[in-house]
Amino acid sequence: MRKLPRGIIISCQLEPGDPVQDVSFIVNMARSADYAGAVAVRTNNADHVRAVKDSVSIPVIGLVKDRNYQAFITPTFEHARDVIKAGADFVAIDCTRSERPVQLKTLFEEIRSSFPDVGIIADIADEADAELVSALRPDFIATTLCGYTPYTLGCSLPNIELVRGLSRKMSIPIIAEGGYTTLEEVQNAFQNGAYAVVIGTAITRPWITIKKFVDLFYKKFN
Ligand SMILES: CC(=O)N[C@H](C=O)[C@@H](O)[C@H](O)[C@H](O)COP(=O)(O)O
Repeated sequence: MRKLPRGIIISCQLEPGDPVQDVSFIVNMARSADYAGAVAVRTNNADHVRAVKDSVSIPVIGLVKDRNYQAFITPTFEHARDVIKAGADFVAIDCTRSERPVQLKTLFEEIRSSFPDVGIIADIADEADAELVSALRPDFIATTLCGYTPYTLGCSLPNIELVRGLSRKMSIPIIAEGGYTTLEEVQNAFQNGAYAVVIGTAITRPWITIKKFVDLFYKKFN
């Protein structure tokens, strides 16, 4: 298995439409993750991967989101190559049953033959996705896309049942990802077999956290 210790992974990504849009935010979040003892940082686009890689000592998981495709996380070899050349130690790939431009088998083979030292994280949405991709032996399977495919839309997050089912069935380590916001949920994921847990929005999109407090005020005291 490519090196990724057990623990907490922080996803630091800028989302279109968010009030924060500068790379220094991503870098400072990644530094904070490293300082606090997180085991890896997950970030998108080559320029952010490069900036984060230059600033932290922990592994970087790179991806590219391309909404031209239904399978939108690192859908082609070119996307993967860009983040790997920028310094990604792992690349996250959309391994759902959504429509894709290149067959998964081909994509895995291309990445493995060009970059044998780079780990592959299979982002899946349900157990059927995980079973299908397990034949390609990804280094990790992450529950990232549960709730984001037509066949998992509306599924409540975090999906700890999915983590539990996968951890029992699969010999590949499972990364719990998607919708983790409380210590209790993270603890629950580890207790149910997660190898690592990714936390993004709850930490790295502060306007969403702030809005919860603001909404409470307007709802109850105004
Ligand atoms: C679905 C999708 O595009 N997920 C992305 C994957 O890289 C990120 O936007 C998420 O922030 C990440 O998965 C962590 O999840 P959460 O932000 O819920 O803690």
